[in-house]
Amino acid sequence: MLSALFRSALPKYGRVVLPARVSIRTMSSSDGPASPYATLAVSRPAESVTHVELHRPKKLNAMNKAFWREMVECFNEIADDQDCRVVVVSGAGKMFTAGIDLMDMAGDMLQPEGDDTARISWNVRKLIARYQETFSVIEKCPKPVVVAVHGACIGGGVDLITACDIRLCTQDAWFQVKEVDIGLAADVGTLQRLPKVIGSRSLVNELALTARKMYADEAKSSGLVSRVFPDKEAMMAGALEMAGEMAARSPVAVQGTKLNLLYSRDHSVAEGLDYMATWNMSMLQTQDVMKAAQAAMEKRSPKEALFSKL
Ligand SMILES: CCC/C=C/C=C/C(=O)SCCNC(=O)CCNC(=O)[C@H](O)C(C)(C)COP(=O)(O)OP(=O)(O)OC[C@H]1O[C@@H](n2cnc3c(N)ncnc32)[C@H](O)[C@@H]1OP(=O)(O)O
Repeated sequence: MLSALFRSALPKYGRVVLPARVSIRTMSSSDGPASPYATLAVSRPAESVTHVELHRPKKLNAMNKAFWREMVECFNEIADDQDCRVVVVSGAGKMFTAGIDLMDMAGDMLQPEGDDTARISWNVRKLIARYQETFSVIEKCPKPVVVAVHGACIGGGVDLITACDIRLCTQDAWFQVKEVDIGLAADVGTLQRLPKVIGSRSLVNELALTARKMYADEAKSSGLVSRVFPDKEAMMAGALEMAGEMAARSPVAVQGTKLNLLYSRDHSVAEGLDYMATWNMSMLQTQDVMKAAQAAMEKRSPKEALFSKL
């Protein structure tokens, strides 16, 4: 399969392949405006919830050049969108994603530009940093991101999901850190984030060094996903319900929680506590605390309080 893909990719080296615009498929009828992206379908399935769907189903949502750019544009917009409090990411069609587009990306990877080794290396470094940003934007986005995986999640797909905050999958899902199979050390997040997600270093090493597939049950028992659903329909309903729970709560509290959890992941407990105190010295002054406390005193759900946009 791989060699066939590369063979068919070879004549295309150096040519920019522009993907066709896709029609938009949405989770519900409460859509926002038409998606400006060729590889992503963006919709608003519920109040304050944005759905980002990887949308190249005929190519199994393989990640072409447009995708790597559009994810950055899309998540930067979401980060600034006051009408969005939670994001759900999923894949259209047969599977979540077949990973990097081996045909569209081969030129960039195998024929880098530059007059000498230093310049070629410089350009490759810049290129890799740019591709890393495609998934780092998910982590940098202050809104929680729930990812819902069905079928295969290969290579770049694992880089993507490890940058998300909550991972769900269907019973038929499988995950593969495939990079060693195509001669690469994974370079856009898996090797950095997967060890923070899965407790067992040995398991991470095994998956990354052998490229073996991991199926849904093991993904759950290892902590890669927190819930497994019987099928995609049930998973999307579960993802939306979870998103609704977060979207109904104070965005000051929810976004502060995401950012501090991430900070603490990468720092000592003492540093995390210090950062938290500095964070909350201003955020505790929000009107949201009073509103939520009042709801609690009146034995109402925190979801019944109305919080301003952030
Ligand atoms: C600096 C950036 C760093 C990023 C690194 C990322 C690395 C990776 O992602 S490594 C992983 C790369 N992916 C693969 O190796 C998977 C390749 N695909 C497959 O093995 C099979 O397609 C798969 C098992 C996923 C599904 O097989 P199935 O028989 O169900 O479908 P196919 O007929 O093979 O595919 C349907 C059409 O999709 C095209 N396609 C599938 N995968 C890719 C891909 N990765 N890149 C480009 N195109 C892909 C396939 O060619 C078919 O297209 P068509 O012939 O036009 O119908």
